[in-house]
Amino acid sequence: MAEEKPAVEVVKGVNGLDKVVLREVRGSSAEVYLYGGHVTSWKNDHGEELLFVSSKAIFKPPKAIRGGIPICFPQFGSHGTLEQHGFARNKLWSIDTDPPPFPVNSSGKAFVDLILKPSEEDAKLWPHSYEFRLRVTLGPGGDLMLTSRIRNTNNDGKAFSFTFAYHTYFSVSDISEVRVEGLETLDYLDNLQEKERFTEQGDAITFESEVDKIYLSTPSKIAIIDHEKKRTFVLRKDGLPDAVVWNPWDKKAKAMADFGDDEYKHMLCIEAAAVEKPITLKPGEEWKGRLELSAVPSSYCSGQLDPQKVLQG
Ligand SMILES: O=P(O)(O)OC[C@H]1O[C@H](O)[C@H](O)[C@@H](O)[C@@H]1O
Repeated sequence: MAEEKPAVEVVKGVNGLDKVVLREVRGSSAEVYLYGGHVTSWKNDHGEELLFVSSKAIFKPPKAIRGGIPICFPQFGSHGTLEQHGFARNKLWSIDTDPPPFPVNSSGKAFVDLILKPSEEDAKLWPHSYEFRLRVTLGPGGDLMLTSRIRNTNNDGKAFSFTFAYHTYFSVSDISEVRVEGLETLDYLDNLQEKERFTEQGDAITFESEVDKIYLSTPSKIAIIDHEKKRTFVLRKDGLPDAVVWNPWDKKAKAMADFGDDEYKHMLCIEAAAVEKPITLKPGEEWKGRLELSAVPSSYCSGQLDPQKVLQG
């Protein structure tokens, strides 16, 4: 029998949109829609879905898919003059068949390279020439890695600036049973209080109402501990100093057409981001932003786990 290898396949997804399916030999998988360069599924080797996608998500341009990992570029949120979260999440990306070499060797792993370049229409809104390359890789142990490389290809000598986020929606058993470690004592901007700056207290973060905060200059490692599922997500990031934490809670959930009324209980967005200090690139310069996600079983009972072990281990 032929040796089993990681597989990469392009198939039709919801509404006939193209999606790339990555499969690893031990059974983990991931799916990436070309629409938005958007990861919509990440499953462990037991076939359990680790990302949240709304049952009401609209897989139809120009609406971004509600859930998974939308890419916010060249603007995060309303921090600028462009549409909310920029335009990358509602553009059709292409498969990049000949990407420039990566310093990291992806051989033996399932991965796909996507590329986004501006259309004439985009250039009217954001008058810059760029190449945005996204590599999505599934590691043999089921880890999911996203690497973005954004290059300024302006030939008018102009620099450009942007803000960015991997707007990751994690699937959780029950939001009130979840805690986030790694953001204690940090400064944050509160989107619910006109982006005013506050300092977080010393305890791990738990959830009992709407939250929409941008934690500034965070450590590169953040853990989401799902008490009920006995699962810990570990998020590692590079080139992305900030981390956005969002849960719409009941009222905002009801106000969103593409989100179920009770779905806020089963999701949490922790978004590796560069928001406070925009990235500036001169012509010919390239920026890189990396996100690595892993999901590990945790036999966590309140007070048993040393948070430092999760964050440093
Ligand atoms: O509804 P969307 O445009 O996808 O945005 C969803 C959310 O994204 C981020 O987390 C922002 O901080 C929130 O303010 C926003 O509500």
